Amino acid sequence: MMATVGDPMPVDETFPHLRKVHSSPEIYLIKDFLSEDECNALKAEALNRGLSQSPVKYGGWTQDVGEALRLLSVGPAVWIALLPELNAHGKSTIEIAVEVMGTWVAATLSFGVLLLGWAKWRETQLQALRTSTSVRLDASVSCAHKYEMRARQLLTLPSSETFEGVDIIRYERGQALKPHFDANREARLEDAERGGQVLATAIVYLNDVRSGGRTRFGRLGLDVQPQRGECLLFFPADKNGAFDERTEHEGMEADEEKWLARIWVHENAVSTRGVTATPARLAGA
Ligand SMILES: O=C(O)CCC(=O)C(=O)O
Ligand SMILES: [Fe+2]
Repeated sequence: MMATVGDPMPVDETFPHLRKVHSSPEIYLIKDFLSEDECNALKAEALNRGLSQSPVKYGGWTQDVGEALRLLSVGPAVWIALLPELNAHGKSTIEIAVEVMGTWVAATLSFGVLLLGWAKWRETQLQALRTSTSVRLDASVSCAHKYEMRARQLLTLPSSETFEGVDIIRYERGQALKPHFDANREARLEDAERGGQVLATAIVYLNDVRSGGRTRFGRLGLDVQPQRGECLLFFPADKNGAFDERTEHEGMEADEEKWLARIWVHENAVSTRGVTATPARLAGA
């Protein structure tokens, strides 16, 4: 059952060119959020640093571990229940206990190995769903700093400590990002080092794209055609971190080159801010 999703984090309703394009969940477009020069500077900086395959990570593994542990914990309970029966077959309780523990430890280890293999396999599968290249810019880069400052004003935030760095993403013809969620149901546990849940996503398109490459919110029937300098703002979770599955979205296959600059805003300060590129969590994609 879907948890109740409340209000998103606040937005400055008076921000110039702010336009609400969807209510419940709220989605905004802000024209001319960055100037042509600012867009070009971000692109140039990304090219200068070099882009590499956009990373992905399998989100939701803690649910798998939880389920595995639940199953494994049933093992000894069953054996204990069978003790009187086994005793009747002439084995001492000690002998049975040693046998049971041996089997259980072996089963646990094999399960652990299987689980790791499963998570790795999921990641390989997910990589095929995201074929763009990207690079993270930290706020010491002046064009990234300007973008962060404007995002702070838009979201009425006193500092940028809850922002991951600015990710510049480039799609070449034929590249895409399949339907996914930017939030993670298990964010508190799995994403603790990156500030927990993603409460807001800001995307600024760095070039005009005439055909293909739209950002699509499939469950909402909303498509956004990239326009240089325009910002798309949406809320993958509510202000308390409750996952909002209505915000599932995708980057449609590009017919021509598409560039964007993305900021993920978290519920807490990001300790790895600007240091490492955080892979997208693509569970449930
Ligand atoms: O490419 C797009 O239009 C969307 C990008 C996106 O959803 C992401 O980077 O998480
Ligand atoms: Fe996304």
